[in-house]
Amino acid sequence: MTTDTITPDPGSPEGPATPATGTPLLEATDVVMRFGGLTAVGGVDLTVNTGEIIGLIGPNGAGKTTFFNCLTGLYVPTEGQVRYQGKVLPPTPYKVTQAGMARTFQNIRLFHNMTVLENVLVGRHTRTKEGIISAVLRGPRYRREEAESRAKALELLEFVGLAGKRDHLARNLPYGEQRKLEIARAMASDPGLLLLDEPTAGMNPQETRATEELVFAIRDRGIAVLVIEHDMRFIFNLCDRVAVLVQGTKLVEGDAQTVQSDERVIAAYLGTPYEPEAAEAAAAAEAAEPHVESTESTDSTESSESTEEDQ
Ligand SMILES: Nc1ncnc2c1ncn2[C@@H]1O[C@H](COP(=O)(O)OP(=O)(O)OP(=O)(O)O)[C@@H](O)[C@H]1O
Repeated sequence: MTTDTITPDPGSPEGPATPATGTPLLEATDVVMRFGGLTAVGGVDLTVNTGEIIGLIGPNGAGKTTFFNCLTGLYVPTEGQVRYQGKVLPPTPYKVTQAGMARTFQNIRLFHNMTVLENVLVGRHTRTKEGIISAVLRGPRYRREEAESRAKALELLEFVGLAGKRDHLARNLPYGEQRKLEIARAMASDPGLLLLDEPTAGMNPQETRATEELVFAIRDRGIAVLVIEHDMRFIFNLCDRVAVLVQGTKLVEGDAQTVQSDERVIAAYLGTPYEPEAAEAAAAAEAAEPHVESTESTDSTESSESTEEDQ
């Protein structure tokens, strides 16, 4: 996988056109989200430019997922505005995905009784144009579109390393592969910006390293990435900029060096200064331990099947 060059993808003919590298893609302005008397997000600004990988970190309950939900139409912000490629986003997950932003969830949401390939095909539905009548009649245009979607889905499974498991039921995949499948499904909508909510949660060190490489490879395909993570090594290795949320407000935003050494970030979140050498040594020691494939399954109390609204 190439990790040092940014090569904007020419884009799918059906997908939204991605502008030149370095231009604003997502612009969130003064986003506020209140739940009754609780202000979960208290006026957050964030810009993601094309070609960037941006990290969003902060303590538990800081408002990171709530902010993601405001960006992706799951919540209608109490105040503020979210623009994508200069246009105000409609507060509907389906329309946000159609506009070019796709996401994964902290608690994996797959169609567990569908195959791996079928899960990715579901992710194509914002890009298919054929209506219900055409689908019932299975006319030539429908069949052409279906073949294109299948080719795209297979290419994405190859990209995330799941091509060999395309006919497996999603529920039978180990946990780390379910996370990869969620990423492939999100990418099936041809996004210009991918939002990842804790993509390495529950992964072992080898899976985490592989996910790091995968995120670089996604960026190299011309897709910008906004990622929430608690694994600081992952964040500081990957991100061009990192924003730190604490109690619903943005404490600091900057490059890895700036954020790591900020006294306020150390006090409110990191606890001790982040030391790359120590993190590398700890990761190397962990990696040297026998590899145990994570098979943790999805929390059964969570809705295990996504709905169209969630896409
Ligand atoms: N639907 C909701 N109704 C009421 N309160 C909510 C709702 N969603 C989130 N909250 C509250 O908003 C605050 C921010 O939660 P959020 O899940 O966004 O934090 P987070 O930074 O993503 O945390 P974590 O790192 O643990 O995932 C918390 O106090 C949470 O209890």
